[in-house]
Amino acid sequence: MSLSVEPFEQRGLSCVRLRHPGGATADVSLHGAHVLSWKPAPARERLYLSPNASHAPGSAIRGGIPVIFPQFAARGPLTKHGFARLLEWRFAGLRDATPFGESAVFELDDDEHTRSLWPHRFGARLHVALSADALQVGLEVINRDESPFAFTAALHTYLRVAKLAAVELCGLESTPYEDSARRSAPMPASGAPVRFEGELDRVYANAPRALGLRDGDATLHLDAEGFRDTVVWNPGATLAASMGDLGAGEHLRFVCVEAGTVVDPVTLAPGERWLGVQRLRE
Ligand SMILES: O=P(O)(O)OC[C@H]1O[C@H](O)[C@H](O)[C@@H](O)[C@@H]1O
Repeated sequence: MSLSVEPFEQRGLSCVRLRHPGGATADVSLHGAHVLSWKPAPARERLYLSPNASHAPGSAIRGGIPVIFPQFAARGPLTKHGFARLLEWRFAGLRDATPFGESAVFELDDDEHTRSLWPHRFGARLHVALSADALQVGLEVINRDESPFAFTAALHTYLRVAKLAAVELCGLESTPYEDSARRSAPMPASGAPVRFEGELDRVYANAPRALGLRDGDATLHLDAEGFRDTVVWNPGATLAASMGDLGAGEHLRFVCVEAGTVVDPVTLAPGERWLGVQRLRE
């Protein structure tokens, strides 16, 4: 095993810090199995965490990598983005037998509370693997019920940017999208990298897996497996200023590039498993 794990507390949240011998770290809160920080090198934070994020029990943390399950946004009867990001997960330790090799594993199983919201028996596992220059996060869902169930899910990744006006997301040039900021209007492929010039909220169905986020001279490489869709979000100035857990000007510091299965739900038969992975690499 090359990773080490240290428990710590951050603003009342129980967290674990994964440390790679090369110096990279990733911090994960048990609240939501939420990755709060990824630093490929000690002074290089790649995720955005709002300074105004709520850390209260039962609320969602603004920033990092929220785990969205079993419902994306308002695409169903549950609370927006489902309950996984609002609940306490268990840290099951480091494991070597997962699809990634060595990773930290976090677990959420159905209980009376989840069944009162969503009447299914399930296991959800978040696998977090760290190498010298990459972070891999995998969401695994297991159907423990006697009948099939369907869900939508995403890793709602907030990527820190240095200069929003210079940011371009490459790889989605040829993919049509739904414009969620304009009542889900269907839009043709734009033919150009995505630029962030105001509120932007798009769902790219069956999107290419490999994307590049250019921020001035630096490029972050993203890719995904299992997740079919990509969601791209930035609230823009007006919406950011109106959000209590964000605030004026905070939209300039991140873009969300989310690996999701949001358009067509995944259906799992009893005993079946599904895995969706997002990889971020410098
Ligand atoms: O405010 P939240 O519930 O965390 O949602 C934040 C955002 O998530 C996704 O990116 C959706 O596409 C947006 O419509 C939503 O506003």
